[in-house]
Amino acid sequence: MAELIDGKSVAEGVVRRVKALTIELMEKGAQKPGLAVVIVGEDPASQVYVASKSRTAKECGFHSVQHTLPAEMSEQELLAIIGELNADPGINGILVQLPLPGHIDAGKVIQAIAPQKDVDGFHFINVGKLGTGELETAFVPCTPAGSMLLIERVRGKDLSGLNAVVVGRSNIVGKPMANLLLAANCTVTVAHSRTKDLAALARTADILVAAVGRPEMVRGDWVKPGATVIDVGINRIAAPEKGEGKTRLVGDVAYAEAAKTAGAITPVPGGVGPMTIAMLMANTLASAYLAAGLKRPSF
Ligand SMILES: NC(=O)C1=CN([C@@H]2O[C@H](COP(=O)(O)OP(=O)(O)OC[C@H]3O[C@@H](n4cnc5c(N)ncnc54)[C@H](OP(=O)(O)O)[C@@H]3O)[C@@H](O)[C@H]2O)C=CC1
Ligand SMILES: Nc1nc(=O)c2c([nH]1)NC[C@@H]1CN(c3ccc(C(=O)N[C@@H](CCC(=O)O)C(=O)O)cc3)C=[N+]21
Repeated sequence: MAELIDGKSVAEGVVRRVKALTIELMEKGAQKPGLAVVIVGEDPASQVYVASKSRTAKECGFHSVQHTLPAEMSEQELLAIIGELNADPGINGILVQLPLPGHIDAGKVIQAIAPQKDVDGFHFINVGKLGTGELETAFVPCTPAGSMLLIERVRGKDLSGLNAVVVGRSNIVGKPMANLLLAANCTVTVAHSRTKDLAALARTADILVAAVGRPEMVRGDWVKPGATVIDVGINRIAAPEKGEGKTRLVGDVAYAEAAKTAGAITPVPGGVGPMTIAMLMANTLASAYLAAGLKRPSF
């Protein structure tokens, strides 16, 4: 039976460390780290995530600002707010919750965030730094960064000789995840919707990361015995057993089957999700340390 990788408790440990380092930073005379979270529209899932980001920021002792904007907000108005946050010395991190309403060009909005405040790590500058291994000053996207921390807990920091398969190639998860695994000396294969015989490929993986968005697509017989399985997927499915119209969260991996073969596996919920929130705090803290001319803390 696989070891359960308890993302929730690892995330709590990261938040505790952020809290302590925030106090240390202020004792050095620097200002309180500031995080601004911007949400446009009323998407319910986004509201849940934004609420937990703002709540955790306060728990870390940050100056936490939330801009809750109407869906009809124009692209120009949003860009103006980002400009103000870029210029605000009290703000070290800016996150604009995705997805944005269709009439707003998300790419343009993301690139308008000052790279040194881009705690999502989506700006070209930060993507380029990650791609070229300039990790000292890069902001790494929170979900891959959090997933790497969980992998390190199981396998250590040097993954030399291990085969990694990342299923999914999105800009916010799959591609940065592959870059981080490569930087840790894995042999990395990135799979996607055009990949032939995905199951056979998945079975070669010592480290298997699923970031697809298809509930329980990865079956138990796709998992190499002893593999480390990181399930990034968050899918809400019908849960009739809980009553009429009820739903529950499942990942991209069929957990019960996969846990029989895997060496270690993350649950959904309680795995990668909480790590995403925790790493957002770590990125904001890093930004505040860099702004104070100090070396960023490691996690
Ligand atoms: N826990 C967390 O903090 C986070 C979780 N997520 C979750 O992770 C999942 C992925 O999100 P995101 O990265 O934004 O995904 P995207 O929807 O942007 O991309 C999905 C990827 O999966 C690939 N894919 C789709 N179908 C298949 C298939 N049948 N076989 C193989 N590959 C396939 C796509 O291939 P192609 O490129 O060819 O289209 C694409 O690369 C979602 O469930 C999302 O909710 C996302 C962000 C944070
Ligand atoms: N600019 C931007 N940055 C993001 O990082 C970003 C985003 N937009 N848009 C959406 C995705 C998704 N995301 C999650 C954050 C926390 C959980 C999380 O805490 N999940 C809990 C469950 C929470 C629940 O109960 O729904 C868990 O998996 O245990 C999940 C997903 C960040 N995202």
